[in-house]
Amino acid sequence: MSRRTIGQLRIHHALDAFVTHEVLPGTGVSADRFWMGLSDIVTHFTPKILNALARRRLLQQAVDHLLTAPGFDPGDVGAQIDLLRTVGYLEREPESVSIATRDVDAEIARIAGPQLVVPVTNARYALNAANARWGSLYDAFYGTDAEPYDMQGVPTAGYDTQRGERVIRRVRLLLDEIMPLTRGSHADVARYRVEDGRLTAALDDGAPPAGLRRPAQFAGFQGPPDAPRVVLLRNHGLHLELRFDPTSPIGSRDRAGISDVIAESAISTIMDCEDSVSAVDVEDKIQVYRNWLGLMQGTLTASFRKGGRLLERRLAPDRHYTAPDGTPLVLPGRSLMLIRNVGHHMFTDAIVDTGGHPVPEGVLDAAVTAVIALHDLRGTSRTTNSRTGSIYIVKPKMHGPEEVALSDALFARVERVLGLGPNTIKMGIMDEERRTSANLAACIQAARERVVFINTGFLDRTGDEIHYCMQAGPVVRKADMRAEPWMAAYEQRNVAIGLACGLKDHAQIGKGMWAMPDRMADMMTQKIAHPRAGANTGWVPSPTAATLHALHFHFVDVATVQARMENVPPAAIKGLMTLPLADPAAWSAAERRAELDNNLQGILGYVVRWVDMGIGCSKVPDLDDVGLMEDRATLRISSQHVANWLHHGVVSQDEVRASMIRMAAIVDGQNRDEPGYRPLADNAGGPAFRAASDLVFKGVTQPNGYTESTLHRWRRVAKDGAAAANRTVPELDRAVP
Ligand SMILES: CC(=O)SCCNC(=O)CCNC(=O)[C@H](O)C(C)(C)COP(=O)(O)OP(=O)(O)OC[C@H]1O[C@@H](n2cnc3c(N)ncnc32)[C@H](O)[C@@H]1OP(=O)(O)O
Ligand SMILES: O=CC(=O)O
Ligand SMILES: [Mg+2]
Repeated sequence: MSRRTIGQLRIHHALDAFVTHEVLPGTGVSADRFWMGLSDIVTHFTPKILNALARRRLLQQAVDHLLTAPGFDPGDVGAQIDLLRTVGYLEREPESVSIATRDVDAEIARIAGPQLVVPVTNARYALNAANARWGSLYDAFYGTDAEPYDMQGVPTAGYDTQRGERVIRRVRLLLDEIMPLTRGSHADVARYRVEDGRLTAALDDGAPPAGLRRPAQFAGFQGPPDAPRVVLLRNHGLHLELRFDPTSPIGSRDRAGISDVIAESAISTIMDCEDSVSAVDVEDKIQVYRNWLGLMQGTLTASFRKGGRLLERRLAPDRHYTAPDGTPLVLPGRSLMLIRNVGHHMFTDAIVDTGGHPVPEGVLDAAVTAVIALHDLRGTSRTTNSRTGSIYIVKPKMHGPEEVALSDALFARVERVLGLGPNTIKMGIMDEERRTSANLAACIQAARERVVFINTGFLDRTGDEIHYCMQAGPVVRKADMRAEPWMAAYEQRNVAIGLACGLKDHAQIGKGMWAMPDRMADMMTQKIAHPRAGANTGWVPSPTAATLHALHFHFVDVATVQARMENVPPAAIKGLMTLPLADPAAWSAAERRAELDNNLQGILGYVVRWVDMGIGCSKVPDLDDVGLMEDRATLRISSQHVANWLHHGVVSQDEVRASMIRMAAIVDGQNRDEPGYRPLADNAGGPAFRAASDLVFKGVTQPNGYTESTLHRWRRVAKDGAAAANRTVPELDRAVP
């Protein structure tokens, strides 16, 4: 593999060519400056990152030691807390923290609404996500179980008029709840018009037209005032469009001529380079960066066939209206984009140092994703992302304040190399490792001038919880984890600490992913808990979920909830530290088998697509045929769970093997129609099956229960052939001191 040496770096020629010829032109940063700067940064940060990883291991060793000490009582949370303070796992809480992040876009600071996440490697999905700022409420209800299906189930071909009418009525009644009229219902309006800067709604009753009960909810319109094409409404900072088209199939049947109701939906979107992608080598990394480049230059397109038609997708333009006072009004057509980099524990051989060691991948991500975002900041892009001149990087899997400080220092160095002002690069802190939630205020303090969100990534957090208490005993069943005391304390503390640190009106307090993309009715009833708990954003897996979740932010005024909660103290650390252990005698043999089957089916279903096909996020049907969003974080939970039960003899190695064989057959059946799929049952010695085996049989010794090194190793075997099996994977190449 040919490499160019620049400073202390030996850069793969493909990456060199991509950055030098595709990324840098137009940024004002020369190739020399970029690569020499990166060389300095890598040299400076590599030992620090290795030290941080070593510290993680030492702390886990201290924890393991405590949990296996004779006479250790898992219920004695006090003893645990004392030990954790002694070894520095629990740090002293700062007196008071007040964030000072500046130049934050309204989508983060002020507008409460859904946050969509998407694997950036998939251009078609990434464009869809960016454009998911606006979504059809009619489609969202019609196409999902949010509107209950009748006896026939999911509508197939053609338009089901009765279902359509139910959806239209439902949406109009929703409008009555959030944007009520002075009298009557939006379902009965015959004509909307704009008169003297006010919206009027004529009902077919001969009486003078109604208006909006809160006239300020009228935000603008398109078309002539007496026959608008679009009426724009606003509630809690979120917009809704009534679209009129009496010539369309829906509009022609509608008394008021409304053809659709469009909701402002994914206010922000995380373009993900991390847990939802499979990016194991230089080729994959370039694909990640190239799509981000296309998004930041406004040039990304994707062509694909759908419904027998060839479609081309590109970024949506901004939306233009006339405000009630007659002045022009422009609203963003796209979601505000953030980019999630990889964590500190990843290394990549896209660049090696002079000793031939892969460099920290998070350092490369920070430098490349930030320099790419310069196309947005310099105004040379066809579209605008940040209107305040900021770059938003989400940093996952940081363990405690030292690691947040490390990222803060890294971003500062990148800013200097790129000639950016201090704190141009903002930081989203994933609150998804135990040491971060236990020291959250100190973590926020460590990035107080750049933090733009704290988000409860409960999936990774659950994986870390299981790994933390691996030696203490068997953990509760996976589905019972949500009801454990640590989880309640974690969620409550995240909001309370966030508010105490001044995130209100400046940054996001976010809630985690809805991981059942097809269960929208359940999401509608459950995820409203997020804004009610004081979160101003919550993660969704798809544009449709964003459109539906947006309704929750219409129903709940998060600003009021947060104001009410501002003095609510965080739950005691004791709750957070309560281990999720169970007495295995309580489980029948059938329950143990069901738990094992469930975990292994999820693992195999996800891993086979990751390793054999390079797909980093999949909808994997569970044993009840409910499609679950699986990514590396859900894999971390399932694999750690099996490893924990194996370690404590709740299940035996033979039982695990037998379950894997049974589940492989089920997964093969589920993927029967997938082009290029290699059945696991015929290929138990193949890389996918072996990856799944390593994840569970070697899970106890995986640092923090992470799955990356196993997945990367076997994906490279699948890509490059058997020779790669004996090659160490980049991440493991580094000797941790
Ligand atoms: C713990 C964590 O870290 S969570 C964060 C990581 N997870 C994620 O990012 C989840 C993102 N979501 C996804 O990747 C997908 O929704 C999956 C894999 C769960 C399901 O994908 P599929 O099985 O293809 O979904 P499905 O067939 O129902 O829908 C596909 C359509 O929805 C769109 N879609 C689905 N998910 C997304 C998304 N996240 N963003 C944008 N569009 C999406 C696709 O573009 C496609 O529409 P199109 O045909 O017009 O292009
Ligand atoms: O990244 C999100 C999580 O839940 O983990
Ligand atoms: Mg995560």
